[in-house]
Amino acid sequence: MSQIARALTIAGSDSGGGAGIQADLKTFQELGVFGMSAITAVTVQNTLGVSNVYPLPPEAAAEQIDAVGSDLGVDALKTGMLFSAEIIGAVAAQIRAFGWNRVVVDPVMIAKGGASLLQTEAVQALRSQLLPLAYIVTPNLPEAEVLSGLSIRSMEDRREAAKRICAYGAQQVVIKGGHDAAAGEQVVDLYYDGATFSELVERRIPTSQTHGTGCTFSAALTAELAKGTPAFEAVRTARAFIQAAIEHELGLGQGHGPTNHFAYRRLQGASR
Ligand SMILES: Nc1ncnc2c1ncn2[C@@H]1O[C@H](COP(=O)(O)OP(=O)(O)O)[C@@H](O)[C@H]1O
Ligand SMILES: Cc1ncc(COP(=O)(O)O)c(N)n1
Repeated sequence: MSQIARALTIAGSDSGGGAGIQADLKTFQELGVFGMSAITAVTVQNTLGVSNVYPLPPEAAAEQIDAVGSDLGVDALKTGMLFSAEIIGAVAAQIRAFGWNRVVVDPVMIAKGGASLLQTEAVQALRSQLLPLAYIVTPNLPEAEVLSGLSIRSMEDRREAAKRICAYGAQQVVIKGGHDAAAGEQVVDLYYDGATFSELVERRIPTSQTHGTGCTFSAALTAELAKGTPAFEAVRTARAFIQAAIEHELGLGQGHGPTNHFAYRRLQGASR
């Protein structure tokens, strides 16, 4: 029997189930991958926002990663909310110790409602300790500005930001375009593999039900990498997964509702 692909998420818990660890595990499951988790922080959260954050001690993250890495094994992993420089240091040390290289870094900084999920003083640790370990890093536009130190107004700026982020050691980058209000009816994600740029253009879905889009996208990417899918093909599958999840919104909650993690697989099934 061939072994099932295994993916690990190192991230924060979202009690509302739309982002964080919960979104990641749902996405892994939908893509047929065995999901595991190391929780860095517990957020008290629903579609209206984050009302509290309880970070766990850095050793808790390190021990969870060690427990799964030394027993079950990990084919690919993603990082999401890491909260502090100390947690980033502990996570980076484990990734290095295990020698994992299919590493997706989603540099989560601020929740859609404005709550901070990464302390300001931790940005430098993210840049210097985690980017060099990243196979693919997936910032949204504000995160790309913080990581690159550039103000991004045009696609040319975005390309320059991608180059700078790779100069910090990330092998590939996807700068996501969800926050680009000027893009009109389209949403454009920019992929850079260290040499060549590709633009992934999709229809912008007019909705406020986008809680957890970034988490879901990076989890789908991680699931595909765990299966051994080549990087750009994995990015395209992740893009299709999140497009379906946004398009078939569930209408839950009173604020920024979660995306529909079931949609992609149901559509795949229907087209067979
Ligand atoms: N309204 C939308 N319609 C279609 N795709 C979207 C929309 N908003 C975000 N996306 C896609 O969802 C993914 C996450 O994007 P983004 O919202 O920029 O990141 P984050 O959730 O990290 O802030 C990207 O692939 C982006 O293109
Ligand atoms: C625990 C946790 N992690 C990440 C996010 C970011 O969510 P988004 O994917 O919408 O940027 C979140 N709101 N909560």
